[in-house]
Amino acid sequence: MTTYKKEQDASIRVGQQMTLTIKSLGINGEGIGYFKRKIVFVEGALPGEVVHAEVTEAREKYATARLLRVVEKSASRTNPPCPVYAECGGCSLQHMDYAAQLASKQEIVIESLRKYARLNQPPVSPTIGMDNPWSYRNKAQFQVGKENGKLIAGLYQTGSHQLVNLEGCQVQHEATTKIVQTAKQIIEELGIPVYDEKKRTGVIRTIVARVAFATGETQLTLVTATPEIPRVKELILELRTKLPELVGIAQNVNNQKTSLVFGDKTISLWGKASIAEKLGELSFDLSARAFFQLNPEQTQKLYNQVKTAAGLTGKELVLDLYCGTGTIGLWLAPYAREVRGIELIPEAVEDAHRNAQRNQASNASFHVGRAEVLMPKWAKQGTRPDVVVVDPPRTGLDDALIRSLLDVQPKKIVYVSCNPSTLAKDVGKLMQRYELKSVQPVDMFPHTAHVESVTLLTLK
Ligand SMILES: C[S@@+](CC[C@H](N)C(=O)[O-])C[C@H]1O[C@@H](n2cnc3c(N)ncnc32)[C@H](O)[C@@H]1O
Repeated sequence: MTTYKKEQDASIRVGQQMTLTIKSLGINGEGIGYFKRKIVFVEGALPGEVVHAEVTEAREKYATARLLRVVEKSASRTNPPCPVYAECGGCSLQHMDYAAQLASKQEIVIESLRKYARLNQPPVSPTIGMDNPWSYRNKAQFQVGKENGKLIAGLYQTGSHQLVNLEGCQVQHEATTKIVQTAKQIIEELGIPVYDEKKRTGVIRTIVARVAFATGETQLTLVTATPEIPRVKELILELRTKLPELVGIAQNVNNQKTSLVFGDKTISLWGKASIAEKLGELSFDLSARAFFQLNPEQTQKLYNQVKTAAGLTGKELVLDLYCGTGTIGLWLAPYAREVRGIELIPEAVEDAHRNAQRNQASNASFHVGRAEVLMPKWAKQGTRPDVVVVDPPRTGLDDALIRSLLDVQPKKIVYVSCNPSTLAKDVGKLMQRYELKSVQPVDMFPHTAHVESVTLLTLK
């Protein structure tokens, strides 16, 4: 009894060193241990390890600690292949072997459902991974800056504005790396000024390279702070000579003080304004700013899981809520009577219309609006969907939408989630009328802590 009280009262202070046993992986990829009942997050520590760590932040409910030394090493610990892994904020799990990453992602989903949906044994399948979990990203979006007078391009360190120069990146498709490195070199050689965030001077802000996996077409977009680029003709000529694989070069102007990459205005500097991409049977034209899933191989697996969960016979009305550019709806359209998508961003809906036309999906329509407003409105007008697919942002479903789903009662809800915590909370609420049938995690971003999953709920 005395020991218990002592432990409850114990506080943790910044600078304190401690030895911890790591129990699991947190939602951001950190190891989770407990010190006198308080949860301690240790970046770089793996489940099963005993580590020595120093507290860097002490809050009422949790603490964070810096890994000082691994005392007992996990069998899953591996050498990260990336030379700047420790500094770069792109990946957070390269120190864990891939099979263990997949198992941990499944475990994170199970734990979330246990905690928030109060399910003892949630039906979560093993995570669907990649045979080759490298070179999977079709787009590189690298900020440009200066370091010791030299032009650098890369990603920011986690939680800071310190740019890490990336000469290569193992998760990027090689074509995007070549474009970024070559563009970087040409910009430097031509002396085109780099944008300085603090002084708000200079020109080049971001280099964006994208490759269409199905056709091999590539696109370069230079985001600039000014409408003019000095020596632009030489720039285009050099880019075309050194990167003959490019089908288009675009400029996007962003003169705002913002963390958003793109501004409103995009100009074609040379070649085609878009690249042709395919996903399964579907074709897409991707303009410089058009949204497209970053890992095409896993996207197909994800969408096939949605299709399997929806179990369509050709007679159903399917709602695709939070539809983005309509890709899930279009994936399902050949197997449904009708598909209707709802999306907040008008440009995405325009893309969805174009995508529907391009793929002759005459039974698919897309609508601008808030899912939690439009779905109840349609329900009042008599719309009765058979299957509702939801793919919300990390914040999960709006309460008004959950109420509407419980009221309209589609036979099936297929929930595509990128956040196991909000998924589990929403599932908990939907279980008033729905039964949780299956949860299938799909690894969309190997070596990062992201966990995507497809959940099937059926009406009780
Ligand atoms: C995870 S993305 C969905 C992507 C899409 N389903 C796909 O597979 O490409 C979430 C989308 O929800 C949209 N969104 C956010 N809040 C919304 C709301 N209240 N109603 C409708 N769409 C919303 C965002 O603009 C974003 O496009």
